[in-house]
Amino acid sequence: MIAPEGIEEFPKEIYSVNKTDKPNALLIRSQDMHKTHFGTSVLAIARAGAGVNNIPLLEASSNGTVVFNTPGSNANAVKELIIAMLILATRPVFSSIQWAKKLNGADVSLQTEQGKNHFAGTELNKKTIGIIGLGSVGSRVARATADLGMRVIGYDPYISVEHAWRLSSDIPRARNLSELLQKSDYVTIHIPYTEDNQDLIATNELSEMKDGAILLNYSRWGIVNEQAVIDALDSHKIAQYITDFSSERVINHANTIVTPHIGGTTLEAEINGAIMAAQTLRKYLETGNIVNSVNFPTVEMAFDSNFRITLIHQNVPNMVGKITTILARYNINIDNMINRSREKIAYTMIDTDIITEEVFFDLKTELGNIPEVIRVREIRKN
Ligand SMILES: NC(=O)c1ccc[n+]([C@@H]2O[C@H](COP(=O)([O-])OP(=O)(O)OC[C@H]3O[C@@H](n4cnc5c(N)ncnc54)[C@H](O)[C@@H]3O)[C@@H](O)[C@H]2O)c1
Ligand SMILES: O=C(O)[C@H](O)COP(=O)(O)O
Repeated sequence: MIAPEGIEEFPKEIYSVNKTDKPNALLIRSQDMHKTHFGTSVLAIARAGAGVNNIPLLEASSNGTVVFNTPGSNANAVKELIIAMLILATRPVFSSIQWAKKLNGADVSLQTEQGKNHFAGTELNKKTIGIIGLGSVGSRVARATADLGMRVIGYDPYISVEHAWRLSSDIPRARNLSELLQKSDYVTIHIPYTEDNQDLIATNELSEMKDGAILLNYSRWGIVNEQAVIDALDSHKIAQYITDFSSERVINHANTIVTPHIGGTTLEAEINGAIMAAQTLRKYLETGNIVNSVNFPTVEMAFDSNFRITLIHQNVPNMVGKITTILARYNINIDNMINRSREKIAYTMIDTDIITEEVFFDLKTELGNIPEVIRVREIRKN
């Protein structure tokens, strides 16, 4: 469900929500879009949340559909749940409560005092936690676990400058995944699911972990190989697998704790994500500016003219030349222009004075006929 606060970001006088089968934009969470055909009417998809493995990004790019997510919007929620799961892994909270609930009689207090020795736990203080992925979630988990007195070691070969700045300089980085696995009593994974990250933790990696270590996966299902983790639990190589992603075998294993994908499910995170996704969508629909996209470059230009033309096209040489030649033929004076690319896709925005409907119709057809152009859009100011 999308938090209503996000939907309220779309004023009723300008937008109609859920009223057409040809929408201009989709606002989703982790619904699987791989089997849903989204037509060419869909200019953008905003995912309220972090993971975008539920969206076919290549298809979206070739369709000229910009996909956004809401980085960091639910990272605090995941961090807090990780702390809870670490404590559940070390202290017999569930079993002691269940035991205590069954007691009765006037001497309940005495019975609890006599029975408590069966429920001794261990402490997190001075244990080593290895954090794979030091982005929005991982960097917060690093700070919080260090505050609990844990020794923290991180591994993220692709860390962004922004996230690197947020990390305390006392947190050592592992040179490679093996080093992290070998040193850690707890390993927690905070990376996106991609083709490259599929089965990142499989038989070899599990064999490198300390005997009796605990593995947490609050990222995505396929990052940890299911058979390998079941084998590692059966042979007691690792002591527990704690995850947000269930399967029949994992859920029924004695040494797992499975939560039902609730890492980002807090009131606050749902509101943050919905508002951020809605604002990002509105920005794109109303100005063409792109921020927080996972398949397009960041492109921002102040909208000071009356009319903006946006073009999504292939990232090949001479596109700006081809576009401006056509504009010159229509005697259009360019006030401002920007062109940015990301992998195979490029985006150009051109600002000019007002263009009449008839002129723009012909111009759009000509621009659209450039073979490498995927989508042309006009945005009138206000
Ligand atoms: N359980 C939940 O409800 C929940 C909630 C939020 C996020 N998530 C999952 O957690 C993932 C991370 O979320 P985030 O907000 O921190 O994303 P993020 O993009 O801020 O951070 C991901 C980090 O992983 C790093 N990374 C990528 N591949 C790596 C690899 N092979 N080894 C080490 N580091 C690698 C990246 O460089 C980046 O710093 C999301 O993609 C999503 O799948 C789950
Ligand atoms: O990637 C995410 O942000 C989380 O997995 C949350 O997914 P959800 O929006 O379906 O709760």
